[in-house]
Amino acid sequence: MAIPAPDHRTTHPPIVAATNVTKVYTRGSGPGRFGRLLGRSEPPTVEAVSDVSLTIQPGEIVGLAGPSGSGKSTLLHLLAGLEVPTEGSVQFQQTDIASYSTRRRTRLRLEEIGIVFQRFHLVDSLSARANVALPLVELGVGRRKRRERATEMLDRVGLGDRLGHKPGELSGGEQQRVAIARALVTDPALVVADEPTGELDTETGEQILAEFRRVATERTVVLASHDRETLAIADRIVRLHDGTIVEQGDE
Ligand SMILES: Nc1ncnc2c1ncn2[C@@H]1O[C@H](COP(=O)(O)OP(=O)(O)OP(=O)(O)O)[C@@H](O)[C@H]1O
Repeated sequence: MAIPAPDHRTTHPPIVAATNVTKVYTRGSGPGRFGRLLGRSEPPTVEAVSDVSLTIQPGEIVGLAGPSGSGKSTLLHLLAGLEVPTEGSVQFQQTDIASYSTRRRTRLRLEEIGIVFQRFHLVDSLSARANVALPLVELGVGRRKRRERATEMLDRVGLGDRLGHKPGELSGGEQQRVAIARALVTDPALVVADEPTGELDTETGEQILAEFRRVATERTVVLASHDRETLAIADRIVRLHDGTIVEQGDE
């Protein structure tokens, strides 16, 4: 009789889990003059994510899909501890992120979670190497070790010959690779990426996806995207609409 392969989704505790998570944003601090004229007393609110529950196991690549405004970035930010939920909870390695102080949450994010933002978020005045080393500065790692580690990471993404270039002297794909190197420099357990190929041409996008596949052999990856090719690298697609999960399954 064939022995079934172990299912990593059920045999390990989740790396990150959202339980009945809702995130409400308030636009502006009050109704304003026109709002008052219209008889509004409360500032307008947007429920960006509504009652979402999602469990992510170590080693998975999960794709967040859905139209613009469906809540992908917000959910990604909640899973990465960049935002706290209005209702519900997010547990990272089985601890509720909201129970942490802001300082501890920042440290957790720096040590365990690598984030690749939609528009890279690189510091224009710093070299590629200094950008990659930034999380290590925040963690208090010494200068020599930082330089070594940042150089090693840039080598890994094929930018060993661009260490001293500033973001403005790099192509979009190269900037994205610097952002990936920065997200990986602390050796995080979880990497989240928002539209990692959004601004890239097809060929560069393919190189970046190959990089993510490599990244995912050692860690968990959650990526939000509109792009079918990008989502194709995921083991599982979670589809959002108006802040709720409308479909979850294997791709
Ligand atoms: N900081 C914020 N303040 C107020 N509203 C916000 C904020 N961030 C997001 N929203 C609103 O929440 C909803 C979900 O936005 P979100 O960015 O999560 O969607 P998305 O699926 O990532 O969209 P896109 O694919 O266009 O990036 C939208 O209606 C958006 O306008």
